[in-house]
This record gives sequence, C-alpha cells and structure tokens, in this order.
Amino acid sequence: MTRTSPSAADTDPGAHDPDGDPVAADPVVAEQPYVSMLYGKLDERRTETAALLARVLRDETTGTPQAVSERDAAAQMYSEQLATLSAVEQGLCFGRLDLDPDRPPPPPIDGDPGPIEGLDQDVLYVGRLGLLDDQHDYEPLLVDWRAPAARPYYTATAASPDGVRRRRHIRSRSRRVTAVDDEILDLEEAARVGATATQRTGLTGEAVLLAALSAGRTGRMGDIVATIQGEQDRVIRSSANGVVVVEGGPGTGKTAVALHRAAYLLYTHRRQLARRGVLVVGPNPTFLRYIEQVLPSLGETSVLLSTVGELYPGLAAHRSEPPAAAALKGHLDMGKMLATAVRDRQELPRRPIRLHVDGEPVVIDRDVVNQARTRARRTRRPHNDAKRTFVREVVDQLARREVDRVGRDPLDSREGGGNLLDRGDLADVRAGLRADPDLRAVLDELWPTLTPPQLLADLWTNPQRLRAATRGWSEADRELLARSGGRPDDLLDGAWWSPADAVLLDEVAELLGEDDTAAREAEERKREADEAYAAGVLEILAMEEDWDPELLRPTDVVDASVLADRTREATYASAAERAADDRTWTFGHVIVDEAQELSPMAWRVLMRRCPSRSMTLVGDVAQTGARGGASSWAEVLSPYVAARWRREVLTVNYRTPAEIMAVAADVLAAIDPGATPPESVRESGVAPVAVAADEPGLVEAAVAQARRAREAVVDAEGAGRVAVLAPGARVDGLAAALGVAAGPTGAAEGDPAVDLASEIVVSEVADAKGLEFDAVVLVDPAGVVDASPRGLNDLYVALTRATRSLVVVHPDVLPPVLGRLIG
Ligand SMILES: Nc1ncnc2c1ncn2[C@@H]1O[C@H](COP(=O)(O)OP(=O)(O)OP(=O)(O)O)[C@@H](O)[C@H]1O
Repeated sequence: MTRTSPSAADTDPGAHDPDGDPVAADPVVAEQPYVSMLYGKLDERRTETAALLARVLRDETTGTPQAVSERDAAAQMYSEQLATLSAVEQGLCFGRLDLDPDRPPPPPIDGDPGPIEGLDQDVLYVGRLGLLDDQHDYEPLLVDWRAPAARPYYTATAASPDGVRRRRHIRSRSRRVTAVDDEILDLEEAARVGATATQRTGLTGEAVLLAALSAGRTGRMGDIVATIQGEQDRVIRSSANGVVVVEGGPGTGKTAVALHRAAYLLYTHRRQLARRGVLVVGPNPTFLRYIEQVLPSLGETSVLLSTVGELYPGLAAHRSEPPAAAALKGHLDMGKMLATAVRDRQELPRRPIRLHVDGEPVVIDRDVVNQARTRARRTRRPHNDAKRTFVREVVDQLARREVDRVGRDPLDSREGGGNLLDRGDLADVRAGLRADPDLRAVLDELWPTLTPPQLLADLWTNPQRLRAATRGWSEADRELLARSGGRPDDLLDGAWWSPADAVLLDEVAELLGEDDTAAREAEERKREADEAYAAGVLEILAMEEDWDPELLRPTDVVDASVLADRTREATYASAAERAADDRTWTFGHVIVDEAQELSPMAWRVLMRRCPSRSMTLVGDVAQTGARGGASSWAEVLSPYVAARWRREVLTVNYRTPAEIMAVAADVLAAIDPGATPPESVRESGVAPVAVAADEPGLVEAAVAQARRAREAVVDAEGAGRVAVLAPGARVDGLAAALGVAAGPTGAAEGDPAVDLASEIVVSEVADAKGLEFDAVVLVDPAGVVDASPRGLNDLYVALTRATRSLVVVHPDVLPPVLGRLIG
C-alpha cells in the first residue's frame, strides 16, 4: 500500500519504511512530519487570506453603491474564511484511512455531493477542513470530514470495511501528535501486523472515544468530529429533504448530531443554505450558550441559534410565568382567540359620529362602517393591509352621500333623479374627505393600525377586551392570561413578555400583516447606539495630540453617522444576521433541539419559517417537561406534513454511566413501560447513592454533598462541574447556602441564562435540560415529581445529566421509583 500523493511522500521521507509504509515506525513519530506539513499549509492559507482581506479593507471604495456592496461582500467572505482557518487549529488532522487499492467505488450520496476530494487515493488524511496541494495538481492533502471520501472513517467496520484496511485515530495537542490508535479492519492486514481485526463493542475508535467521554466537563459542549459513531454519521449525512425526526434517549448525542448535521448540510449544500441560512432552535438561553461554540469550532458561522421566544425581532422575552400559563398560551385555541381579538379591534360606532368636512356636515353611522368593514374583511387580507379597503369604502360611501345631497337637481323631482355634479366632483369630494384629519382620526379609532405588541399588551391588560376575545372560556383560564398594571412604556421590554408571549406575537403579526413600526423603532435605536459609539471613537481620535497638522484628521473626513454606517455594513452581512432581524425570513434548513418541549403554537412559528419543510427535529418524548410539549411526533407533525416524515433512532448513551442509567431506566419504565433505555457506553465505577436528610437539615446536607462531589471530581479529573438540581422553590435557598447565583432567576440583570462557568450550578430541572455535568446532586426528588404533571419526566432528565456521579438527597422517604438506590 503506498500513498499516491508525491507531495506527502516528499514531506515525510523519514517516516516511511523501505516498503513506503509510514506506519512501520513509531506511529506517533511517524505521523508528526505529515501533521506539521498540514499546519504549514494552514498557516500559508491564513497568511494569504489575511492579505486578501487587508487589501479589500484598504480599498477606498467610496464610489457607487454597487462597488461598496461588492467590497463588503468580499470582506465578509475573507473574514469568514479567516474565521474558519482559525477555528480548525485544534486537532486539524485527526484521522487517516489506509484503503484497499482494489476497493469498489463508494456508493452515490444524496443531493449535491460536494467536492469529491481524495476519491482515488489509497491513503487519506481526514480533518476539520480540506487542504489541497497547490504544487501537485491540487491533490488533497487533508480531506474534510464532511466530504464523501471521508465517510468510511466513520462507518467502516470489520464486518463491512468499505474498502478500509486500517483506520488510524490521530490525537494531537498544540500541533504535536500525542497518540495514535489503529483499528485494523482487514483480516490479512491484521494477521500481517499481528493485530486482531475485531471491533469488540461496535464502537469506532473506542480508545479515543472513551478518552473524550471521560474528560472533565467545561460547561460548554465541544465538537465530536473525531469520534462520530456510525449510527450518528447516518443521521448527520441523511438527505436534507423533508422532515427527519431524530429520537434517542438521554446522552445519545442528539444535540451533537444535530449540530454536526448543520455543519454537514452547509458544506454539502453551501450555495443554497448560505443564502437562506440555517436556524438552530434550542429550548432556552442557557442551552444555547452551552452549545454556541460547537459550530464555530467546525468553522461554521452562518447559523442562527435562537429560542423560539427570541425569534420575534427586537425582543428578548424572558419573563417567567407559571407553567400552566405557558401551556395555555401554547395551545392551538390561542390562534382562534387572537383572530377574534383582532376582529374585535375592527369596531362599529355605537351611535352616529358627526363631523364637518370643508364646512359640510358628515355623518358616519353604523351602516356605513358595517358595509365597509364587511368589504375589508372579505379581502381576507391581514388587519393592517385590509385597513386600506376599509378607509376607501367609508370615504367612497360618504362621498356618494355628499354628492347625492349637494348635487341633487332641484328641477328633477323623480325618485333618485338627476344630479348636477359629475365624476370629477365626486373625486374631489373623496379627496377632501380622505385628507380630513378629523375623519382620519375617527377611522383610526374604528380600525386602528396596530403592532403585535400593542394588540397583545392591550389584550392582556384590558379585562373587557380579554373577556370579549375569550367568550366561552373559563374564568381560571382568563386569569392565567390577564396582567395588571397596564401596558409597559417600552412595548419591546423583554422583562414584560414571556417566551410564550413572544410566540403569540408572531401569530398576531401574521394576523395584522406587516406593519414594521416596531422593527423600524428597534432599528432606529440600534442606529442611535451605533452613532453614539462612533462619536465616542471619533472623540478619542480627536484628542490624539500627535496628529501632523499637515494631514487630515479622521474627524475631517468622516462624521459619527458615516462611521456608524461603515461599521454596520461590515458587520451585518451574513444570512443569519439578516434573518435575526426579519420576522418573515424563511430558512433553508431548520434544526430544532429538545423539540419535544415546543408548544403547538411554537410549531406554527417554526413551520412558517421553513416553508420548504427541510427540517431536522431532535428530541425524546420521555424527557418532555413542558405541559404543552409533545407526547408523540405524529401528533406534532401531521398538521404540517401528514405522515411524510422519517424517523432515525440513536441507541447508545455516551453521557450517563451504566450505574446511573440503571436507576434512570426504572424511572423510564414508570413513564413508558414499553420504552427501551439507551445503552450506556461505559461505567464510571462510582455507584449512585441516596442520602436521607429531613428538613431543616436538607439544605446543609445538599451543600455538603455538592462540595464533596466537587472535590471528588477535581481529584479524578483535575477540573469539572457539579450541578445541584432541585424543585424551583428550593433553588434560591440552596444557591444562597452554597454562595452561588441561582440560575437563571439569579443571573445578571437582563441575562436569562444560567452561569455555566460556575463550578457549582444550582438550577431547577427545566433549566438543566440538554446540559451535562460531571456530578449531579439531586435534591428532593419527590418534590420534582410533584411539581408538575410531567414530574416523572423531569426526574428522568435530572438523573441523566451526570457523566460521573450522582447523589440523591431526599427528605422523608425516597420515591419508590428510585428504590434501586437503597438496594
Ligand atoms: N460520538 C461521540 N463522540 C464523543 N462524544 C460524544 C459522541 N456522541 C455524543 N457525545 C457526547 O455525549 C454527551 C451527550 O451528547 P448530547 O448532549 O448530544 O446528547 P443528547 O442526546 O442531546 O442528550 P439529552 O437528550 O440528554 O439532552 C455530550 O458530551 C457529547 O459531546
């Protein structure tokens, strides 16, 4: 077996044995020159790209708008390339495939196959991006992990080697190769080198995988590009078309797979997806912070991460509200209720309204308004758009009445007889009416132009309006929606709105039609802030003493407004950024994580954002905590795609050790006796325990356990994080006793996320959804179960957050479902 790339052989002469086989020598030493050569190439590309960027930025394009936008597009492109080249620094090359020269060609892959790099080579190095050899016919030196040729790195097994004779995992730190693990998939090759061609566990690269899994947690999710497993790879590379639901128990890598799928799709369908962007939806801001580094570390920056509540532009809704209120707001009945609320704003006058227009009396009575309203409603256009028809109809009727009255021919006494005024006069009367401010004010009262926050805030704070829109509802439901204290001064104040409200704002926006007042106001505020900042920058520059009096100062050529514009042009270019500011933006692909938590109303928002229905939904209905969340995927999806969705299942738990999973499996059986728990990939050797502590000593016991767990984690792994998970009512007390902020309620003002950097995190279970910690101290499991109708699901989530150890601190008796903890 020889490497066909002459360039590789050139850079790696000492590492090859006389047969040209580079693995005969100490593989760590043998691989170093090649890996160093790759880093050299990476450096070259960085230098070239930085030079191109600098040239573009220096380009004084003050000419046509087209030239400016071309310059900005080029600057954006080079900036993104530079970001990608920096992101791949750690572990640039992590694998090598030695292929059978007589292997069959790889099977065709769905959609645009992307660049087919390396298909004809017998030795392939696999890494975080593709690098080509510009000295030798652009042969691939490193194959991007997403390229078709790299696929066998993740999927080949001894039973189905896909032409792979040997798979080598290369571990490195700071550009030095630190370890090499080989898997021999070819029986003859195995015999030749004295290895066994087996895969004991069915895992790919078991040693590397287990090393990755047992490392201390940092509070941020990392990428898994070097150790993606076969079943995960299948999901990552599955077709972009249609809806795919990825199911799997806790820790099966659903989140990791979803994010790597985003990176894969962007690579494979770059042209389409870079333009429309990819949206990744997570359940809460803490979760988004937990995952936010994964895609940038894969060199992908054009993805918008958001909660559904943050999709309404200009609003970061974070008011917490009772779960029952959130559930009600998520119910589909809200759609009808909001439609009624909008219709209720199209009013009829109680008694005739009398005005004088150009000195002539005008009467706006119920009949006139009713007819105009019916016509406007019949257009089936949204409220704000239909207003044009309403105004035109009222004005038209009033004008005709006026013409009838004023122009009647006194000499023609027949019924409906002649009129002395002509069409031109009618048009003049119409124009006079339309321009009259008093009439306009009356019409604005009867059919007001509304923004979604205006309508919804009025509805929540005005009991009459709420009652009118919810005829037939229970008083208890109305109370869940009602707010006292009037509308907020700032209608986009995130502290006033809950995430469930934000979803409804989107629905209201659909009913009202595009009135972009709010967006324009937000834009204006952003502009003012940018200008204030730019003015500050210029002020500092102006204070500079050493300016040569012969030269122009920056303030001579640019003012704050121009500087602000320039900065904004440069920073506001990717699809993701545009999408974040545009409520009607539709994405090329939408990925929803913890999808089981979304309410039916939230699904409506997401489906509007993805008319192509190219979606990946990952979730686990056994972990549904939200009262309005999903119990079955068919139920969620049938209104949008009927039965046309595919299901993929992940079965291996990479997070929770077997000892803890056994306890969690009992809870799963209580939730759904037919469900199969995922199989843990490893044991931690630390048995989960229960500690009884009656009130008032419960907090003290929990604190002691948390501190002990922290010490044990530090002893075992050098660093790591502990979570204290408890029912909401206990969180503040526990956080105070531990001297840490309770998240997210105790997080910094305006920051709705839990502080993930903290060594000990205290949180209720809902906020820990999707996260993981080295050790978990679960306090008051019965309280968790009792706190919600889906309490058992919450318990299941809490038990499956730990990668190493679990302690359950409980008052009274332990819930029977945790009986295994006491043997
Ligand atoms: N192939 C892999 N290689 C290395 N680590 C992996 C792999 N697959 C998953 N992991 C790790 O396992 C842990 C659990 O993964 P992840 O959070 O994606 O699971 P999940 O299915 O979303 O869990 P949950 O449903 O509990 O939120 C993470 O630390 C992830 O990095």
